[in-house]
Amino acid sequence: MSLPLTEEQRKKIEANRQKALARRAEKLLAEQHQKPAQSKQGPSQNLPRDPSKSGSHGIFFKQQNPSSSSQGDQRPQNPHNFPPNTSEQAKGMWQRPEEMPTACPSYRPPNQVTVAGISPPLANSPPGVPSQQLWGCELGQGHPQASLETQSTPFANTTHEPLAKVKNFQETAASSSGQPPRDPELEARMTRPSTSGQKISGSVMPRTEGRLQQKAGTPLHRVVGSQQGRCIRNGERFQVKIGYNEALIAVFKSLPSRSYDPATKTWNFSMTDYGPLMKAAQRLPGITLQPLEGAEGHVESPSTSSGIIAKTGLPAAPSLAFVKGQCVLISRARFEADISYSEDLIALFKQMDSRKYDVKTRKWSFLLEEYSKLMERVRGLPQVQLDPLPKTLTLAFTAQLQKTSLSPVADIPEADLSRVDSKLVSSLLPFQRAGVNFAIAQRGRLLLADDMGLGKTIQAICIAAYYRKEWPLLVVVPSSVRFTWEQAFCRWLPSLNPVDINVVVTGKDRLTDGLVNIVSFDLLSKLEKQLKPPFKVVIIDESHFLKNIKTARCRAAMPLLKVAKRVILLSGTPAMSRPAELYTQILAVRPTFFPQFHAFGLRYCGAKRQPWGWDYSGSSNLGELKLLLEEAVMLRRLKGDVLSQLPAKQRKMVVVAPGQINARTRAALDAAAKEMTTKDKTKQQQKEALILFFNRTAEAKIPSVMLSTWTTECWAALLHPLATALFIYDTAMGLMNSSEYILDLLESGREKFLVFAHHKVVLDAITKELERKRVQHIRIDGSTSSADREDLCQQFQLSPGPAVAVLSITAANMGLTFSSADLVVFGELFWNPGVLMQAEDRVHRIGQLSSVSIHYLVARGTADDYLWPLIQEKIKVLGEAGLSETNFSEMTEATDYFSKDSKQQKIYNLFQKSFEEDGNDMELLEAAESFDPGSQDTGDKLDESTLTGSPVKKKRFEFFDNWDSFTSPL
Ligand SMILES: Nc1ncnc2c1ncn2[C@@H]1O[C@H](COP(=O)(O)OP(=O)(O)OP(=O)(O)O)[C@@H](O)[C@H]1O
Repeated sequence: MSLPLTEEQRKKIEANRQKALARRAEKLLAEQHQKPAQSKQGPSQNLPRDPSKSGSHGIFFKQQNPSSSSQGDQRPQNPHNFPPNTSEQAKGMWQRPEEMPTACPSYRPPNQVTVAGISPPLANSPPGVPSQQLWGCELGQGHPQASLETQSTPFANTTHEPLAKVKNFQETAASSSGQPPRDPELEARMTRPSTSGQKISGSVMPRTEGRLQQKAGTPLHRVVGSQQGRCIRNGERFQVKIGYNEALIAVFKSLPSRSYDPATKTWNFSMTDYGPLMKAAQRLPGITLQPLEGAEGHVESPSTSSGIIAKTGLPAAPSLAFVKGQCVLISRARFEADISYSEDLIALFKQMDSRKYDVKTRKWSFLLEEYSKLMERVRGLPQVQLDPLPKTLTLAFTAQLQKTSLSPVADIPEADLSRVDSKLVSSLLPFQRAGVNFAIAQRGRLLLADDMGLGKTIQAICIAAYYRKEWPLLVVVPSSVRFTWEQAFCRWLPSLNPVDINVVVTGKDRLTDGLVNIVSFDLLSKLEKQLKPPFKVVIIDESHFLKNIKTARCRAAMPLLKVAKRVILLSGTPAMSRPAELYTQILAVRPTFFPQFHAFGLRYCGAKRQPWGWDYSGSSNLGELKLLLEEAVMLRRLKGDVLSQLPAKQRKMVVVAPGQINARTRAALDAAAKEMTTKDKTKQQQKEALILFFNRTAEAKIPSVMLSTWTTECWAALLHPLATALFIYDTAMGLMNSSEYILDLLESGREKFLVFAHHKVVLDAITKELERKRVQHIRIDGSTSSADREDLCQQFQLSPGPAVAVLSITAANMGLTFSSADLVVFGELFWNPGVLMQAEDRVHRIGQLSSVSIHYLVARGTADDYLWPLIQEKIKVLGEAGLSETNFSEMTEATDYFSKDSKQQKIYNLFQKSFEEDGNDMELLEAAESFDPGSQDTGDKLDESTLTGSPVKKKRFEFFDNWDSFTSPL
């Protein structure tokens, strides 16, 4: 960010510059006296000048600018009121500013005469010598005496020197001054002779015998015209708005940072080219470029520098070239000057004790403790504009600036967690403990951006618990994980009475009823009014959901976060594509850092001004942004950083919202449960009821797992019998807009994962929704042939972008490798834990370099209530028998989430008994698989003819045959 110069600074700069010029003039004058012969041949012999106009170039700016009272007025100046020759000409000359084309290569105004009103002779400059070259001589390389000698030479009588001579002359003049030519590339271009004739600002003047013919009958002074334009700042670049001028285009093309925007028909440049461009433009006759706002003092204005040069005839010194750049932070301790070459500046840099020169980047860097000293001294260099570090950075790195911290890494003290439940504290992995320390060092305001699955929940609960005295606590989460959070609080904070946890389920609930209040993003925006008095401690899970400031969820959350004392943002993917996405999260954690987005956008989003406004979709200074975030906002560890601390598998039970189960489904589930517990039922009847219960569970879970906007058509495609269709349609409609887990995962940036389900209806629903959302996916179920299985598997493995593998629990739990994913989601539970573990091991196998995450979606009030503990118990037994390396219960959350009353116990026993009896497993499986609400199909039935080695038949053996795969380390 550049600070505008004060009037005092400008005066000082100008005084210094004058002094420097005077010194240089004296020196060169002395040199010239020693070489009188050379001076005789000065170019000014060919450049008649009116002595009274020695400063005319300087006045040019001053005079011309006021005449274009409006900055935007780009009408070519026609001070002599030439009648336009044609109507086209008239149009070209007098277009309204907005119609006026700017200096673009394709546009040439007809016969536009725009030679400067500075020095009439230039209109008839020697043949083959571009007028700008002459300006170069006049302003840069002329000899003072020669200049005076020739000033009264009448133009008509001017002896026209051949180009070579003029060129030689220039070289001599330049060498006589002992100065290298300025902008050599630029000057080379400017001295390139015209082949077809001398073009002056777009009008081709015919050559006659090597002489430039003056237009007959045109008095000299009447050929004078001018073009005015202006420089406009555009982020880190600037744009030049001016009508077409060939000479100017040549200048533009000589600048390294040039870029032409065909949409706006304008050229733009980086600020490093600002000085050279302005200087070159000053030398062009008839061109007036209004400088950038605030930069006037930094470019030699014609009224001053050129004026003096004209008087003295001295060339401009290269060290006086205007250079502009910025300071950029490159580490916690050092900053870099990102600026182009300046002799004086280098001399200054060399005075700094901590200076370092990077030969690769050709940049100088310094310790932050020398920052103030350097900046103060740079301010004394009139021709240098080195923009300071943003204020936010100097505040965030105060310790380094004041030399109180020299450590290359932040020194974070160990927090006293004695006030937090010991169960939680003792469970923290070392990197999680470090995360909590960081949060407390940041006074409870941070963005915890650890990779997915690293345990952000446990860390957030610990941080919030540290500030328990400031509760009630608000936890804002995607709706699919509201109950998972509830369970996590119960698990990690035994001191918290579960009744004090309030999960907000509907818009009618109160947001402040609990000590811990858990609400979804969407409900938060509906309950905004209840946020007074504000919460002091707030956790936001998946905080990148707030990335768009225009969304209702963001508008609801931001005011809340600004006033909260502690703000704990959690996201594994805080920004998915561009730094602009980080802005709201930074604002939430540190409201004072970048109160205005524009400042952030200019520095870090490569902001560019477009015809329609500012474009912030780019990126810039990312290294610095990372340093700032790490210092004061964000903590991020990747799985690879902490792999040694992680278990090979991390299981998570995700409690999907019971509120999403529609009344009809609820009634069907209850009826099935009642059947199972009704006395005098035969075993067969009980089993049928159990299967029905399991099947109804599948229906009930569909929306929580996947569906958001399940359309009538989708359902119609799935369902045949009207009654069932009506039943499920109602269910779906009742659940519309509900948040669902798999879509949330995709929105959170999960790239590749597996989703297992059992029922065809669930698999269908998942694939349909993925199709609708155009997410790449494969599906393997009982109907997939062996050959296709392998192909599909390869397709998934090699897919570079996001992809979901939708897999049948029973048909795809073995023989397939999906090691390019590290997450498995079970949309449905299955009673045989061996099958589940085999399914898990599709990702957890050789080739897997990461710790894998397994998410089990469990719906309360369904068969899951019984299946989940059953699975846990079975695994426990396997573990005790040494058949499983993992203690399932310990690795998953909330194992005791349902209270077993007598009825529940009875159902549980029935499940246990049914699935334990030999042969029952197969019977139940087949019965369950044949279930498809309303469909005549056989569901996800295994077709043994298409599946070699049917998993159904082999599963038990496979499970035990394969147990090495999960007992031995990968
Ligand atoms: N210290 C720990 N002790 C026991 N289990 C842990 C620990 N840390 C994390 N876990 C478990 O690891 C799993 C992943 O944790 P969590 O859901 O908090 O990860 P996350 O970083 O929030 O991932 P995501 O970004 O996917 O939400 C959970 O089951 C959690 O209980």
